Amino acid sequence: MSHEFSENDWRRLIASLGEDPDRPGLVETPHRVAKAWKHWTSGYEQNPVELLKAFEDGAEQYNEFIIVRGIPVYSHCEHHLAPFFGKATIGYIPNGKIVGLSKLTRLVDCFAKRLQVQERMTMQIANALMEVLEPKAVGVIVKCRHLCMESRGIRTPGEETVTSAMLGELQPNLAMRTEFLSLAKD
Ligand SMILES: Nc1nc2c(ncn2[C@@H]2O[C@H](COP(=O)(O)OP(=O)(O)OP(=O)(O)O)[C@@H](O)[C@H]2O)c(=O)[nH]1
Ligand SMILES: [Zn+2]
Repeated sequence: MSHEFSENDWRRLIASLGEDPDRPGLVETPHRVAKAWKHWTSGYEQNPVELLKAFEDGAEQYNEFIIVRGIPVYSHCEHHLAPFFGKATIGYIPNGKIVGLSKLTRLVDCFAKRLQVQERMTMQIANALMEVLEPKAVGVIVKCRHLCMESRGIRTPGEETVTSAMLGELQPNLAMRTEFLSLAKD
């Protein structure tokens, strides 16, 4: 199924705003916007399980947190199609299987490039890691600014929404949670 908006759909949208879609500045806009939305929703075409490509850890068996901080998040909220953006931190304690570090960033992007709510995106990232790596623990923290809240509606510029998912041993183990939160701190 194609979920690509055609150029004509965007042309109609521009006209419905009272604009002239044929004026020079707007003539190429439907084409550009169709291309941009294809990019912003490209996550639907990615399979998180395939992109993670786990491999066996060597004989040394790393047994502590692997944490990547500052992973960029660019998504759109499913309520208003408005951007929300910020950073994610991912940490996991492996159980024999690890992934290339760049794959964590790719995983975030795969779920961010869909219509989302921040809570679901956070859980999807954590669940995918649990499923593929079967690690001892997974922690995900996402901090985002939502333009639907900042530029309209409640209008709260600069407000940050923080969500987290703690799976595996992170759930019952308070000491492990404290360690993760301290390593995750910017
Ligand atoms: N839980 C959650 N809510 C979100 C997210 N992004 C946007 N929202 C909220 O989605 C809600 C939609 O509320 P509605 O009352 O249906 O729509 P609305 O009249 O445009 O709401 P206002 O934004 O309050 O003007 C708003 O409260 C938004 O702040 C998100 O990622 N997670
Ligand atoms: Zn919104």
